Amino acid sequence: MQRGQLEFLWSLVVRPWPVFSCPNPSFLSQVQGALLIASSYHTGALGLVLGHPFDTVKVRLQTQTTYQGIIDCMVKTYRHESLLGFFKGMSFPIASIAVVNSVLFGVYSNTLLALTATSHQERWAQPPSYTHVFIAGCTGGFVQAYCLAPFDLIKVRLQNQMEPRARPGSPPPRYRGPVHCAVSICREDGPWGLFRGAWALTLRDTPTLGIYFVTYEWLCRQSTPDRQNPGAATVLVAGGFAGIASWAVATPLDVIKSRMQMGGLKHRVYRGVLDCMVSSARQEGLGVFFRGLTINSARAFPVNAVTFLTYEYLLSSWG
Ligand SMILES: CN(C)C(=N)NCCC[C@H](N)C(=O)O
Repeated sequence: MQRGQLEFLWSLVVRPWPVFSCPNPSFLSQVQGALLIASSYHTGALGLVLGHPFDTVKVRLQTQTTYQGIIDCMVKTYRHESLLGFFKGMSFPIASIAVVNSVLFGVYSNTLLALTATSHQERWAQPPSYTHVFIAGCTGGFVQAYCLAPFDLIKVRLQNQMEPRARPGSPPPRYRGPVHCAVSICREDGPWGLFRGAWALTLRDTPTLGIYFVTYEWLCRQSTPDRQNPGAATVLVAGGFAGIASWAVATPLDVIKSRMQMGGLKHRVYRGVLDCMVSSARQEGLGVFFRGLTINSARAFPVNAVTFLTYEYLLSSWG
């Protein structure tokens, strides 16, 4: 790999957000940035670890019809698989969170920069229009969906494995781990199999990420005196509510996405997104589209409060 390519990859992961706005940072700010990303990565990863058990319950409720509700799913999972059952499929999301967030916030920031020609420092003094924020958010969501798709597919497949771990005599699970899961999907369906459900994921994330950034901007502007930077408390609250608003809108397509991911390419359960929507609603009623809404919303506040605080902190540190 050539030096230029290495530098580009480094810039994506280590200083992802203002990639184009700060072409020649000093050595000190590089180190500072690496430390900031490391700490934001750890807060993001910590949020993921704490939120993963709720995510597992949500995925199971969305894809299986055997549970009567959140508590029933939690009790059955604990009885059958112990606490470990809640943490199935966690390693790939942890490994990919830095890249996925970098792509989302990087594409968002740079699209906004291209649309408004306003630098990050001037963003609060010369606020962009909500239309520009929405377009930039949708673009970030669209690009992010394709980076997230394979990791999310593997997570969902592993979360739905009900076998208790390492119990002698019990049948082995279909997938032995994330890498085995990826290899098996490639073998069964070809490399495109890794993008099963990607279209539903794109439909989920494109408009909802627009809503996510618009809600955040609107709440920050409402609670900050004209043209001033929002304080940390404002950023935390606005980020948390932006997460709740976007997940509330995203939940119906989140259900469809999870269901599509559980069907293989060769042995299709659904013919497409529309078919999945229609047959799910016919068999289980309209309530099916709201499965996981409570868990999605509860999880969204802390995760996205921290995400936006880190984002704003990074932008102001890079200058
Ligand atoms: C509604 N959607 C898809 C989002 N708001 N996505 C962006 C935030 C993702 C964050 N890591 C989380 O898990 O909430």
